[in-house]
Amino acid sequence: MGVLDEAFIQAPEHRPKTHLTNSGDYILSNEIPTIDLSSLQDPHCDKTALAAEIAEACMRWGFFQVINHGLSLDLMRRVEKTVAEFFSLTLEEKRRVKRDEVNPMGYHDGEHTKNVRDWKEIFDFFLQDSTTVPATTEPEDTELRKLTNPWPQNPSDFREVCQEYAREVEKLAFKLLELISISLGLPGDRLTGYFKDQTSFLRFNHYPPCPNPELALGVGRHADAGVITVLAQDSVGGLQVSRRSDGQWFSVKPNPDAFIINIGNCMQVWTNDKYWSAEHRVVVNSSKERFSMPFFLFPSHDTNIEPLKELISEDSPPCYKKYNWGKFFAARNRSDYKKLQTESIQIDRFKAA
Ligand SMILES: O=C(O)CCC(=O)C(=O)O
Ligand SMILES: [Fe+2]
Repeated sequence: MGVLDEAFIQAPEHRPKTHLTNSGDYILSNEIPTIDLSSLQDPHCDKTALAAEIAEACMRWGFFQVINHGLSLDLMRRVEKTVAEFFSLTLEEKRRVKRDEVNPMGYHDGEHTKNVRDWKEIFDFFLQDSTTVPATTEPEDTELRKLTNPWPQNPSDFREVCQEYAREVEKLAFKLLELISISLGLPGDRLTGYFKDQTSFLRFNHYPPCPNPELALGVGRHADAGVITVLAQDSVGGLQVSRRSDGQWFSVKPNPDAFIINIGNCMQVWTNDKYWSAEHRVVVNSSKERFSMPFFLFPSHDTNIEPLKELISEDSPPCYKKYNWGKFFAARNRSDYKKLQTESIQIDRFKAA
């Protein structure tokens, strides 16, 4: 990724106005709420106060950071180390575990968001090895496929450390799911049944320094498709979130010991637009590489996503039509893989008339 190829160049209206400078300065925002989860360590804690904070953050931003989340910081540093080692391998070696049109997991350096190439390379793996997904995007085709993760030989501890980390992030994701359910006035376990055969996956993002950070993005603007995302990042910064009230971009202050939680499209649909799945993007810079690790909590392939019955009424009719998660997932994977004719695949297409 030396010289900036045309494929990376964003349309003028999508170029970052406040990209990082060489000295690493950027506009910080403390507006995205930080929620302290330390009270969860007491098994008898009253979750309603935390749930109220979460409700406020999910309505206003669709984004918040959590601290004192219970994950070992030692484990986080170990996974960061092995991931950095993996990305420092030669391209030839990384491509031995490359993603293809059948299996979307593994290494990939050609991802597109809204048909513009992202300035990054990634490694993805499913939480469940193997994971069942539809074989094709055809709505009538019921054939399924079981996918397994391609693991690199090097670094030698990569698989073990990544899987240990994945199990811990998954636990945190389900604690947050419970708090979100409570925050909606629902039983804590209301949503867990949708994850029996979950299609969740973990992603490692590596954003190398970019010669023209004013023209490209590490990840173009998008909303995450799943239920929630649990993201760890290093101290470099670059994540920006679009504010629900006016669409303005805000930079998230990086904290390598915190997780950033954001609402995905499924949760926005389940809550009938009460909770917001915010667009976000990643700006790059010319001097520092950056790493981040999102965990995408995704339901089972056979889940039909529609507004939850408890949250609709005569005054609040459903804003979305039902759609099948597995088919949506398959279609999204194709659009990430290469340029398509259509701009992007978003939940807007399921908006009720
Ligand atoms: O790197 C980041 O901070 C965010 C990445 C992201 O939005 C994604 O991978 O969906
Ligand atoms: Fe994202």
